[in-house]
Amino acid sequence: MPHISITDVTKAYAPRRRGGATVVAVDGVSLEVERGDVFGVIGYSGAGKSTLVRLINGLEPVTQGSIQIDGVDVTSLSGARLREVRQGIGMIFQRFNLLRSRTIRANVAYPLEVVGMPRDQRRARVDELLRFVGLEDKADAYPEQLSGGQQQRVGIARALAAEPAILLADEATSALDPETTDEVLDLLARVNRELGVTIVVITHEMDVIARIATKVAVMEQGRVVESGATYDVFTRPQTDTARCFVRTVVRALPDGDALVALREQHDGRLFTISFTDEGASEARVFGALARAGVDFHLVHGGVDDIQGRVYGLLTIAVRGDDAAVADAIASIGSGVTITEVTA
Ligand SMILES: Nc1ncnc2c1ncn2[C@@H]1O[C@H](COP(=O)(O)OP(=O)(O)OP(=O)(O)O)[C@@H](O)[C@H]1O
Repeated sequence: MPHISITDVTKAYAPRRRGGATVVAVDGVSLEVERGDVFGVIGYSGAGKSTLVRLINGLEPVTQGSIQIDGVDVTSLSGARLREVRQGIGMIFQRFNLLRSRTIRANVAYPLEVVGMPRDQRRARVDELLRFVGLEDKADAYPEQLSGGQQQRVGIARALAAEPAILLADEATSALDPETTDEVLDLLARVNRELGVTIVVITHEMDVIARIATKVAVMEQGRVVESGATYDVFTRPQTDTARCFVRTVVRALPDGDALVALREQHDGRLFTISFTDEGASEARVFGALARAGVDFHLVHGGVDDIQGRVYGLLTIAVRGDDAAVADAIASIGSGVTITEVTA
């Protein structure tokens, strides 16, 4: 059974003023998140990501469709039953949302106070959480004395206080610089690996997906336009939106000015070679070209690491007889896609 099952969910907001248009923030979305997944949802601003999060944790009712958590339809729950389900879902935010007037310890303790955990037990649990996120020495500090990355680690400790099985991270690293982003993503990966927490990561940054998410859904105008294993979406994006996001991380395809410059610098034909770890490597491509007596050199691109797996996108300039080039390409075999750059 999926951990989170979203079936044909729509969320429409009534017009803000009379005569205004209804906003369909989430439009017929279906997704399945398995237990232990780190599931990424990516989209531009306004795509409906935050709304989807609010629907998953029951902060807002759906207009249509159903959301099941562990097989329980949460869209039909209210009162104590809904609160119980929500306790099993932790949440972290872009702006951390810590209470400024409380110490770090008191921030992490807050959700435990709310559920009435006795003081001694609370203290032990908070110590354990602060150790887990590596901030035991900051227990008595106040949020403003901490860096952004440290504050988000406090946010994670607080979100884990009630031992949730699910953690929702809404743009959790968007306010952080690249180095602290890494620190927070590493911590989230540990939360998933060591505590077995299912994580849903909402982001507009594809490198966050590449680093942490095992699966990804691409949202656009309230709809999921593409979803699958992160590696597959990176190596074989099917929609323009996914391709645009992929390009922000895999900057290996020359376009625009870069392509004009390449054409000026190299006579001969340009080919793009893409290869995954499921097939041949660049060495086989280069070997085949050399054996066919084709003169070639690498002019653009590189090899990326997506979820610890190799993905290469290389552009080569080739000079030689068309038949020899065709023969060389034909001899390379599967696992490599070679496309002539014609633009
Ligand atoms: N409470 C609301 N009332 C009316 N419209 C809303 C409400 N909440 C969201 N919307 C609209 O729904 C659409 C999706 O918004 P949402 O915040 O879910 O997108 P998002 O992908 O999370 O983008 P961002 O990262 O900018 O928040 C937007 O057009 C937004 O204006």
